[in-house]
Amino acid sequence: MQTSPAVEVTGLVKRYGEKTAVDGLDLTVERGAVTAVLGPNGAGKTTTIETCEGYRRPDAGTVRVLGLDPIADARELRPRVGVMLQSGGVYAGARAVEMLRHTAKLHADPLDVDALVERLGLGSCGRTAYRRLSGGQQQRLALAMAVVGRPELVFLDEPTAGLDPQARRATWDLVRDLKRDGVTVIVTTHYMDEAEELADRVAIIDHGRVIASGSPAELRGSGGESSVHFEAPAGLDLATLRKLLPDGVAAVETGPGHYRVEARLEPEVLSAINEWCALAGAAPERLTARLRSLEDVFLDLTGRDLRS
Ligand SMILES: Nc1ncnc2c1ncn2[C@@H]1O[C@H](COP(=O)(O)OP(=O)(O)OP(=O)(O)O)[C@@H](O)[C@H]1O
Repeated sequence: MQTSPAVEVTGLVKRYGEKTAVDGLDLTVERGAVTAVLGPNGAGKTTTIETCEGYRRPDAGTVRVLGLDPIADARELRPRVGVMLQSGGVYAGARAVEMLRHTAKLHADPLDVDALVERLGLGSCGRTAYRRLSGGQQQRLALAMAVVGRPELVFLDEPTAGLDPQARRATWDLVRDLKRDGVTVIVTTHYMDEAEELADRVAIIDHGRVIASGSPAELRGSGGESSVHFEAPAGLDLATLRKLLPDGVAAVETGPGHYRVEARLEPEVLSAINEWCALAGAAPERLTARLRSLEDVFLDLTGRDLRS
């Protein structure tokens, strides 16, 4: 049993009426690692995670969590899996720290509640009702509830959305400690820096399927591939720039007047950019060389259009 993956999803399909939210998704999450699930709004991340948590029944496909079925084996899984929902999933009238103490008592070997309260900055919220906590406090409490039972596997759905930088760092530290203790962590996030910081593995979901997966370094491409970014008048002719650049070097306008050339900043690249801008009577501004980031990979794979 211990050798089965933490999560194994095969051919998962989930529909809401006419809408297919998850469309034949395959995902394997190994034990003991932090896996970040990334994807644009509406890609199907939350639906996938909630199916793994046993909150949603698949329309097709199979889901195994710690080798078990999240719905049929829910009773066995509950003490072994920690869940932090986007919506909190906490009774609104309950007092914050009392609720955490109560949850801790339901587990055989819980974390020290006072230490957890201290480290997540929840000390001032002791007797405050959940609904009166700030959004960030509610989130930190939900995180504490997810981990207090020392689970083997933790699902965190956008754990740092809207948090201030201090709380964000505290959350990251906690995730690192969980990993150090051998806990498997699956985290959805819209923050690419968070994925870069925390994740051993990344799965990018779009239109209900995993479209890329690997370590952040694998996804960025080997060899520290870099790109050159600069600003110039909007709408210049990219075909001309591509002719001036060394063969096969791609160039795109990432936003009006913002250009990216997929190459290292070498003399022939710089002179091509200068010559191209000069043809338009301009000079490149704010020109910088950047290592390709996970965000570049994400945008290349999922496109730059806003999702409805
Ligand atoms: N309960 C529901 N009823 C109907 N449609 C739903 C429901 N939940 C999600 N959807 C739809 O299913 C699709 C996938 O939603 P899901 O919440 O899984 O995406 P997500 O990747 O988590 O998005 P976000 O990043 O915005 O949280 C979306 O089009 C969404 O509108």
